[in-house]
Amino acid sequence: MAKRMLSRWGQWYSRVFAVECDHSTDPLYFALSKTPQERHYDERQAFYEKLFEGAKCYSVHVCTDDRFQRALLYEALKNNVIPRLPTGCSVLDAFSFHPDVSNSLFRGFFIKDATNLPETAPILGELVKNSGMSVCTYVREENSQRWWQHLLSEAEDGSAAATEKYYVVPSEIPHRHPSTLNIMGNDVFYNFEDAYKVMEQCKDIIPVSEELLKLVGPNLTQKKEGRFPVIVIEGLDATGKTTLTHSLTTTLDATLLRSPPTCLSPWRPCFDSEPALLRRAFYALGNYITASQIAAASRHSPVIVDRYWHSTAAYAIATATSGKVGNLPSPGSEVYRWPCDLLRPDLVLLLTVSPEERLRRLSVRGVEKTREEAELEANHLFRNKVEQAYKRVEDPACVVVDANPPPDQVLQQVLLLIKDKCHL
Ligand SMILES: Nc1ncnc2c1ncn2[C@@H]1O[C@H](COP(=O)(O)OP(=O)(O)OP(=O)(O)O)[C@@H](O)[C@H]1O
Ligand SMILES: Nc1ccn([C@H]2C[C@H](O)[C@@H](COP(=O)(O)O)O2)c(=O)n1
Repeated sequence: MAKRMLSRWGQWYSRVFAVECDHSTDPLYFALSKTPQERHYDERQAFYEKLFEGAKCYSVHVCTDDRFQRALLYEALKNNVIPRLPTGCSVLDAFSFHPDVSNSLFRGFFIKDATNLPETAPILGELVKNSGMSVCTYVREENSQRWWQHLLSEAEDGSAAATEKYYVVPSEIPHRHPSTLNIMGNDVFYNFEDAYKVMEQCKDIIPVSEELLKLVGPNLTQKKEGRFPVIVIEGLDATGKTTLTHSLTTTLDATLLRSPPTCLSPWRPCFDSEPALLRRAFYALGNYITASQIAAASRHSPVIVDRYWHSTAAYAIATATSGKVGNLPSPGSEVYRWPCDLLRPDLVLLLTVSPEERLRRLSVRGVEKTREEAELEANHLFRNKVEQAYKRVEDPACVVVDANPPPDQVLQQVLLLIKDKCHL
């Protein structure tokens, strides 16, 4: 059995685990050891108390190297299994990973059952039948202050049994927050082909992906052809993008485009309710369609674009990163790079407004919101993360514009910037 585990998930015991207790502090990190550790006794006891005391504890992680299966299994775990747990259970986000190693993250949950209800173990025990999930229980060693992680497997009679056990030992905070380890290729795609591959895998579960694939074709990449400048307007919702892009289009006698392009509008609600991998692939492909429209339009007039790559990257990176703004990948990280085959604009302007002004504008407007926009309104932390991520995207980086003043003043400010940077 031990052999099977090793081939399934790499060396399980060399992984580090993190449990996110609340979103303003660092997670609790622990490693596994085959031998008891006698050092740092006091530190260990304090750690065990925080993590295990007063509850029967379990963890479940989605452990498969196939990103598509991983996305579907995680969504199924979150939406179909976790809600069935008894109400006495508290469920925390959990990660299993190799410290600072890209693409080593398995996401999951840490479950604390304060009342040790009989329903919890069978609901979680069922999951051992799924080869893409790992289920663990946490048990205090008899007559000692140490704790074990028991890794469960399916026994011959179909029940869940502990086949491997390791001592739990506190571990150091890694350099990179574990939630950011899989961003490249799972939340953000850096070339057309990668996003296209995900859409191809979706065909069986989302029939409209087939139509989308026909629309984009297998090699939709485009270089800028025209001599006219391409100016992208970015920003959180209600920062004034629509207002500004319309007035700029009129003033500069430009062509107005948007990402995702209007031809994708009918499919957007469908992808907005899918797991992040599929949703992000949809928006990534949308940028390539917009790029081909930009390439054609920039031969005849200046082009103004309402959202483009910066939005796709910033929302994806901010959503993937859990906890504090400080958990975002550091400035200069490869996650902020521009895709190698996506048409680059001449200028990207990021509209920023104060939280109070943005909320005032949202309440005046009162239109339907996507899931993420609703989250933005409720969640200042998330909004800050999106804005920080916008500012870190490189080559081209965005120029920040104070969009608090009235529309005509914002327009004048932006026209000066365009004159300066694009010689228009
Ligand atoms: N500079 C401004 N001063 C005051 N109100 C503004 C300004 N710009 C836009 N508004 C108003 O704020 C609201 C949101 O503006 P707008 O629709 O242009 O934002 P947006 O960034 O395109 O939003 P979304 O991305 O959600 O579509 C509208 O009611 C608009 O009239
Ligand atoms: N190029 C784009 C445009 C939009 N998105 C995502 C990010 C948000 O979830 C949402 C906001 O768009 P809006 O409703 O303001 O049109 O769409 C993206 O990922 N990439």
